[in-house]
Amino acid sequence: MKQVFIDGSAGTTGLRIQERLAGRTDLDVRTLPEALRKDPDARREALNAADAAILCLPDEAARESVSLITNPNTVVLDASTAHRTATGWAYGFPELSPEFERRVRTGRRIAVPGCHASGFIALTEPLVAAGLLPRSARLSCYSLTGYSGGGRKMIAQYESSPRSGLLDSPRIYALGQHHKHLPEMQAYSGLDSAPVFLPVVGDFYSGMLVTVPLTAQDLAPGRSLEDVRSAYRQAYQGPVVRYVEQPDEAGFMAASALSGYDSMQVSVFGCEERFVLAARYDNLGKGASGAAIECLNLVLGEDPVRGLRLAD
Ligand SMILES: NC(=O)C1=CN([C@@H]2O[C@H](COP(=O)(O)OP(=O)(O)OC[C@H]3O[C@@H](n4cnc5c(N)ncnc54)[C@H](OP(=O)(O)O)[C@@H]3O)[C@@H](O)[C@H]2O)C=CC1
Ligand SMILES: CC(=O)N[C@@H](CCC(=O)OP(=O)(O)O)C(=O)O
Repeated sequence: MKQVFIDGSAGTTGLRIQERLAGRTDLDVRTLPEALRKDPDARREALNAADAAILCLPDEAARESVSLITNPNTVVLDASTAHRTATGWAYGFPELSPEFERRVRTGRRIAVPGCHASGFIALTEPLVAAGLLPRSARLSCYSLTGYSGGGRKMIAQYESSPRSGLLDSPRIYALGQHHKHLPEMQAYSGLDSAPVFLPVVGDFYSGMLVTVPLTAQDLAPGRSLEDVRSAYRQAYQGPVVRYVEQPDEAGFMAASALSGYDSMQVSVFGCEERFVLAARYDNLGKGASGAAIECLNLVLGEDPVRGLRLAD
């Protein structure tokens, strides 16, 4: 039986991973008790005893965990941003190409992609790879997220009572254009530059809707909206990431529609001249914990969707 240690098991991502792994008879899932969960010696021991360690920690603590590992057989799956563009780390988005999947399956260090970046990369990488979108394209990205995306602190802020009335309305952030996801957005989309990125946090627990607006002029010469649709149709056939023709709710799209699921829907709206690429999922599903479990399954040679909760 494979031993899996969740470092940061008391946090938002860690708890969701524990929930998904509960009942897995092929795994011995280990966590540390409250009194020891931040103790470096206890973490060192647990990390080195594990066949796979899932890090659900802030970036600095994730770096520390990696530095504590001396066992060459411990596979690390890091849900933080710390190693997403680091040399020697696989980027855990297997749907992007067979090569991405191979690197996860055979990797010892896997950076699990998260949140906003996953949607932007899912939308742009296949278009750049197919030559539909020039590498030089200058894009914008708008991304709606539930407040659990900000972890325990933001959850406490939104769920406290009394709370500021300003939390009732959606809030844009990362206004300085230095969001921590920009390096991976550029690196894995294949674009020469990062997008103008506008994340928006709203008063709902979880869910994510990442959109990239495009005009016909943004595409490579001779390419059309139908080419975009057929690239997605080919790239995303499920079971986790699926191209969906009309996922909207009578002209509206709710960012929370896939809350609680590990799937991602990719779609395109608009007309030949102006259109919008859209990726909808759960920031805690394909945006974090679901992605980590998919990678863990691949590393262990299991069915990649084992234990995931997928939408129809
Ligand atoms: N929430 C989301 O939607 C997503 C999160 N992620 C990433 O996953 C990681 C975890 O995020 P999330 O679960 O939301 O964050 P949380 O703040 O909810 O959880 C982090 C956990 O790590 C613990 N922790 C902090 N420092 C240490 C340490 N030195 N040793 C051991 N444990 C420590 C925290 O304990 P305490 O609270 O007591 O400090 C907390 O329990 C982050 O890097 C985040 O960016 C990625 C994608 C999406
Ligand atoms: C609402 C909110 O604050 N969201 C966080 C999401 C961060 C996160 O979890 O990102 P990683 O995938 O890189 O770890 C943010 O935008 O910074």
